[in-house]
Amino acid sequence: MKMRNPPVNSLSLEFLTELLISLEKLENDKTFRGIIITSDCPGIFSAGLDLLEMYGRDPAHCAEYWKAVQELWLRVYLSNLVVIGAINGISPAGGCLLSLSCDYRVLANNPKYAIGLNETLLGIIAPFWFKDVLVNTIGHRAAERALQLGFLFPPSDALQVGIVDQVVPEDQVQSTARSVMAQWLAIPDHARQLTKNLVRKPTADRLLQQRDADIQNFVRFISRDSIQKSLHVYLEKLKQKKG
Ligand SMILES: CCCCCCCCCCCC/C=C/CC(=O)SCCNC(=O)CCNC(=O)[C@H](O)C(C)(C)COP(=O)(O)OP(=O)(O)OC[C@H]1O[C@@H](n2cnc3c(N)ncnc32)[C@H](O)[C@@H]1OP(=O)(O)O
Repeated sequence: MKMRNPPVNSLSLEFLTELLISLEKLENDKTFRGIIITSDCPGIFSAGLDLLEMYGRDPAHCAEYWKAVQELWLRVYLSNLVVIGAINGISPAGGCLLSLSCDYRVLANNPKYAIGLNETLLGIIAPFWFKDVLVNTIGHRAAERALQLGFLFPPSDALQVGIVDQVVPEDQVQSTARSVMAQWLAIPDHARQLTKNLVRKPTADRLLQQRDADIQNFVRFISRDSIQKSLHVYLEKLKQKKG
């Protein structure tokens, strides 16, 4: 599955909806047992959630957007398919969450391809379920530091902390992902799926038990003047970077 939402594969409402529909089709087609998620945007896996879906929008739009973000996460995280991330570019925040929700992550060895939950650098916070997935992956102490400081790990550090499973030369990302897929597909589906569910369900359940409250919290938080100002400053910085 090659994500293509130029220029930066930001997860807009429209793009999230497209991803959801594609995933649903693949899940329902019993000839598919696994997917490799990668990017068609050179150097960028995904720039994360689309800031323009959260900046200057009314509460109803923010609520609709957040529901779609939750939906995509639950679908990827709990997918019955084997999901491998072939991470061929930078993947901050929501892009990192998408990667963390795969069963296995292969990252291209390019110092520009940093990965992490950098929300605090934007003056926002990672929701509890982003945090939970990171803690599950790299452990409590490493997650505590990474989240507060908004770390974006370059490949060598990413491998060391365990936020990715493998770092390979850029031209070997896809072939490595395919080899890993073959290894995972050698396991009987029912045993692998039940085991995945056993490990992941408690984390997903924490959100499932309070989805509406999570949406309301998001809308309240993102609508604050101070948060809207932070987003404005960040978006301006992105513009200025271009010169
Ligand atoms: C007590 C209270 C409890 C409350 C609990 C509730 C908790 C809820 C909190 C809220 C949580 C919200 C979670 C958010 C997670 C996210 O994913 S936020 C997004 C984080 N993403 C980033 O920081 C990446 C930003 N982008 C970049 O760093 C760069 O663009 C890039 C490195 C990805 C690519 O660089 P380059 O190739 O040089 O392209 P650019 O010129 O920078 O960008 C091109 C174009 O795209 C626009 N853009 C980039 N990223 C985004 C984005 N994420 N969303 C929207 N748009 C984006 C950029 O502005 C450029 O636009 P223009 O061409 O200038 O119009």
